[in-house]
Amino acid sequence: MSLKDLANTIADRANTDPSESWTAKLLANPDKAAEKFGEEAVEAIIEATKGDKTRLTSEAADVMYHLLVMCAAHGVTLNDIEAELAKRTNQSGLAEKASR
Ligand SMILES: N=c1c2ncn([C@@H]3O[C@H](COP(=O)(O)OP(=O)(O)OP(=O)(O)O)[C@@H](O)[C@H]3O)c2ncn1[C@@H]1O[C@H](COP(=O)(O)O)[C@@H](O)[C@H]1O
Repeated sequence: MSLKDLANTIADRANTDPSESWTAKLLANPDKAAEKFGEEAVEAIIEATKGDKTRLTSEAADVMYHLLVMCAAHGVTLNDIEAELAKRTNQSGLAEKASR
């Protein structure tokens, strides 16, 4: 599934009963969405340090899903994130850090 399709599914769940959807449950509780994102990020870090590619892939998917849900809970869309990334296209990370 593409991130675009996932983001669209997440947006659709805003109109779903929280008892029928994990996404709807998190969208109704932005602090819980943030907490879950943090948990999944830590789980991904642990798998990265262990060097297990399969487990890291699974945790990375959890992280991306929960990041999009957390952002959606605050009205930030995948389009917003892509626009921010686009602004950075012509600037290297090292050059940006040096300019601060
Ligand atoms: N990609 C996901 C996705 N990734 C993870 N999760 C759920 O996130 C929850 C994570 O909670 P837990 O902490 O209990 O899970 P965990 O981290 O594996 O728990 P531990 O094993 O670490 O204790 C689980 O219920 C997972 O099923 C997801 N739930 C939904 N989606 C996508 O969202 C769509 C809509 O889902 P619903 O909103 O549930 O209809 C789905 O079709 C998927 O495309």
